[in-house]
Amino acid sequence: MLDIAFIAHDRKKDEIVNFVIAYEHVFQGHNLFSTGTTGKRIMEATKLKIHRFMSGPLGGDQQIGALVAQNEMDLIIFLRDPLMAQPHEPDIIALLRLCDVQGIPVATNVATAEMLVRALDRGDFAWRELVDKYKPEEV
Ligand SMILES: O=C(CO)COP(=O)(O)O
Repeated sequence: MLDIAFIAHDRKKDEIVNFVIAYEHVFQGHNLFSTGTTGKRIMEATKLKIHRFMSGPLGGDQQIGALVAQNEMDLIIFLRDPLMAQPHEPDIIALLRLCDVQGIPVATNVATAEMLVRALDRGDFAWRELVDKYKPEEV
């Protein structure tokens, strides 16, 4: 069971909802997280239970980033709007930077998200289960 986060900017909300509907059978059985409004939209459209953090502009990206920093997030699907300035741009950049620090798979468009969810379905994320299992003790 992996920890997976969904995030989408406003003009990408319909896209992420349709994407999650299409792959609901793959996502069920995992621990699902999201920023506030994205999770609300997905839960209204599917049977999935999602732990919702705050809305992105209020700190939701940072809350998910905190889990990434602790290597406690396995996959992030973050459909960004590349054509609209976001007031919380620094939070978004920080989240993506932390994904690179920890080597966490993150999709920022639906084409990459498709590849990752198919890999998830095939079992290609088994290495993340090992990360969870053999996490070093805190020092
Ligand atoms: O702004 C976001 C990510 O940067 C998304 O936040 P919401 O899901 O609350 O709309």
